[in-house]
Amino acid sequence: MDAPWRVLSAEELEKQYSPSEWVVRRGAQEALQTYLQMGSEATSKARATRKSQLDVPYGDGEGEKVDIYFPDAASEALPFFVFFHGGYWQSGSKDQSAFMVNPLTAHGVAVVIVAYDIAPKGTIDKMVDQVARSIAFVQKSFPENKGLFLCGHSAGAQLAAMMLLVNWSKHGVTPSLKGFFLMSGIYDLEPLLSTSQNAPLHMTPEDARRNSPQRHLEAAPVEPGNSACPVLVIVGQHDSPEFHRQSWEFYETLCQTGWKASFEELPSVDHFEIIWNLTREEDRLNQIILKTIFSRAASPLLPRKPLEVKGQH
Ligand SMILES: Nc1ccccc1C(=O)C[C@H](N)C(=O)O
Repeated sequence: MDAPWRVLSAEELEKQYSPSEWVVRRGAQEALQTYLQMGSEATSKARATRKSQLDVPYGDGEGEKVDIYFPDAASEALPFFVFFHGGYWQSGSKDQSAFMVNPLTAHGVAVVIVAYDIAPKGTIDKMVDQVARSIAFVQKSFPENKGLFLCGHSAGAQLAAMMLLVNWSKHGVTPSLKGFFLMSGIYDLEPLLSTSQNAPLHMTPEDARRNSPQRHLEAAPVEPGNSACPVLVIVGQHDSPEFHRQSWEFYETLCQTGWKASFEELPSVDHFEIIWNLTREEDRLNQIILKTIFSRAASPLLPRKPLEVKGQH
């Protein structure tokens, strides 16, 4: 079946992939502005009130840094929530993205906010590699952890989802991945190729395909031991129809390929409210995250075996 987005006009496609055009409680510019302000305020608060290690390098690159925030009780045997910010791989930073730090650290979860080289400095391939290295770094730095839970918003959800496909052997460590929270993400990048979002990214069709987790899950079905690792695909009620379609199709493919996936449409929220609501402890998504992290059912993601190539000449 031909992908439904192919019948959309260029103008409609541009709109479908402009999240700020779909907000309902404020104007587009005001939504983007509020997003930055809420993120900056949450980060200032986290840095002022939580134990932290800031700008810790996970690689040699200038932009390869994480901020790590800890709960009050000193321990390394903590669950780690590792967050990748959104901004269409061309905006945003870790310094404006500590939305969930105070609520999660209050409940005994360490939170890592990851910086990666956004475009035009970085390509999507580079960002995917940086994200994988940041996760390997967290695992090596905190080998006693009680599981790494990856979360990404918008473009960050694509980066997190790509981690379902990583062969960790080249990173010298197998991270104890125990859950994925994919918020308002994009899992097939092809529709973006002809939109203005691609201007700083310079993605070719091959780049888009290589970095579309939706295109690769079927060829890399879940390892039997990983079928208990929860993958939550979350979308806001007021995300655009294309964002809903992307989330739903990714969820369906996860189910078909053996992942323990669930799908959650958060009522009443748009693409930006979904993430800034995480600053509130009583937020529904925070409750879902905490329940998943502390559920005894959460089991570790086991190493992916290299694909066996049999009978090929
Ligand atoms: N700043 C963001 C942060 C998170 C997610 C998206 C954005 C965007 O800017 C999207 C796009 N430029 C829009 O105007 O909707």
